[in-house]
Amino acid sequence: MKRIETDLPGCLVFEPVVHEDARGEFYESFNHAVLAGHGLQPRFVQGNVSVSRRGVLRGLHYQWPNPQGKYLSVLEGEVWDVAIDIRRGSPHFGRWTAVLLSGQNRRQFWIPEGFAHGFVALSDRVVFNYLCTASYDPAADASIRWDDPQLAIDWPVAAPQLSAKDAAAPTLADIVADRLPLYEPSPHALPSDASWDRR
Ligand SMILES: Cc1cn([C@H]2C[C@H](O)[C@@H](COP(=O)(O)OP(=O)(O)O[C@H]3O[C@H](C)C(=O)[C@H](O)[C@H]3O)O2)c(=O)[nH]c1=O
Repeated sequence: MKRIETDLPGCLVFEPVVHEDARGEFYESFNHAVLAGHGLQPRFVQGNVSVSRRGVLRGLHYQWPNPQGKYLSVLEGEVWDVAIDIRRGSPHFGRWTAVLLSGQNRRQFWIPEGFAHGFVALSDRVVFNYLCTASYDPAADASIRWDDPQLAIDWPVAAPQLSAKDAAAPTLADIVADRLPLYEPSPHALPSDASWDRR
């Protein structure tokens, strides 16, 4: 598993080893021991799949309380995927990073608790697959405008298709502080001296 740093601390990309043979291919979509070797020990409690057409944008979403760490990948198609640090007190508050995830690059994207997340579909059909470290809590489900001028996210699609919820989302500046996640060390970060299988 190759680790790729992003320009937003805490958000990491992993590229699995792909085993190809005459039948096709095999790769691990998640491996606890491998992530532990990179200092992460996420405990996933829910898996989600969404299917989107080209131009659909889902986001920007987060949960607070009950924030969700997410481990994201694309099984079919391609997305431009964005994570934003919205944790009150974070030195990186309001900063975002973007990663191209596709069935072709098989990249897996870890976004810690307290970040907002969204993606836009760049192919005719996208099958988006992800694991979450907390269960869905409709009462804690929250959104931020995809085109928030303060965030100035450089989306590659000018007029995406949005859900009514996302079209009506507030800007970050309009969200009262106690509705934003608190900056706290990820519960899944291992002590730096943890000796784990470092495959
Ligand atoms: C998230 C979720 C939704 N639902 C139900 C609620 C609605 O009836 C329907 C669609 O929900 P929503 O429009 O919130 O789905 P997305 O726009 O794909 O939301 C997700 O998109 C962004 C990219 C995320 O990172 C979040 O995981 C999540 O917010 O599924 C569930 O039953 N369980 C769930 O965990």
